[in-house]
Amino acid sequence: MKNVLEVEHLGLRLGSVQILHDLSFHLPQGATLAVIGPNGAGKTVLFRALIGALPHTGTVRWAPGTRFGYVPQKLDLERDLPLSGMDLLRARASLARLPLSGIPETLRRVGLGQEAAARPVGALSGGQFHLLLSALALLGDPSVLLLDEPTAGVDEPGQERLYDVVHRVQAEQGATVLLISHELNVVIGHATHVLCLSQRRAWFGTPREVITPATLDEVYGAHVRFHVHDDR
Ligand SMILES: Nc1ncnc2c1ncn2[C@@H]1O[C@H](COP(=O)(O)OP(=O)(O)OP(=O)(O)O)[C@@H](O)[C@H]1O
Repeated sequence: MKNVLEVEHLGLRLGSVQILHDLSFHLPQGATLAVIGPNGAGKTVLFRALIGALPHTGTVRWAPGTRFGYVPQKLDLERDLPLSGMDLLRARASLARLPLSGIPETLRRVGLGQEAAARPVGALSGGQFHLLLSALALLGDPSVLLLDEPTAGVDEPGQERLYDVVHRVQAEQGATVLLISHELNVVIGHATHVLCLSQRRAWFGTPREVITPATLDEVYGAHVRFHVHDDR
C-alpha cells in the first residue's frame, strides 16, 4: 500500500442524521492533511471514524504498522480527578511499553513545565491541558498524528512551538499529520492536502485546488475571503 490512508465511500450516521456522505480520499505518507469546514460539519466525527471509534459504512484502510497519536479537541474529565498529567503520561508510556525516561523530553518538546505536569489535571489551564494532550500523543512515537484543533487556548509562542514539534516529527520520522483547524492561514502555511467538509458535500485536493473563493462562498457564505495566491 503506497498510501498511508485510503478512505473509500465512507458514510456515517448518528441517530437520524447522516453526518458523512460517500467520502473518498487517499493520503500519501508524510502528507499534512488539513480538515476544514464550519462548526458541526463532521470533522471530529470523521477523526473518530478514522481511528475506529465510531461505526461507519465504506472502508478506512491504514498502512500496516501505523501507530496513532491522537490529540482530541476535548476530554471529559472530572475537574477533581486525583490524577496528575505525569500520572497520565506514565500510564500512556506503560500501555505502549515505552521507557518512562522519555517523558521529560516529551514535556520539554511541547513546552509544558515539569511542575505543571505534576499538578492534578483539573488544575491545569485550558492551554496547558492542550499541551498535555499533545505530549500524550507524541509519547508513543507515532507514525500518524491526528490533531483536532491542537492549539485551541494555547498562547501564540506555544502554538509556534507545537507546530515546530509537529514539523520535526514529520521531518525526522516521516510522520503523516491530519489536522483539524479553523485557521485558514495555518492551513495554507502547513498543509499539502485539504479536505473541506460542509453539511452538503466535501472537497479534497491541494490547498490551491480547494481553498478558492467559490468553495469558501459555498461553505462559509460570502463574507470569507481567502485563497491561495499564485506565488505559493
Ligand atoms: N455522539 C453524537 N450523537 C449525535 N450527534 C452527534 C454526536 N457527536 C457529534 N454529533 C453531531 O454530528 C455533527 C458533527 O459534529 P462534529 O463534532 O464532527 O463537528 P465539527 O465539524 O468537528 O465541528 P466544530 O468545528 O464545531 O468542532 C454535529 O451536528 C454534532 O451535533
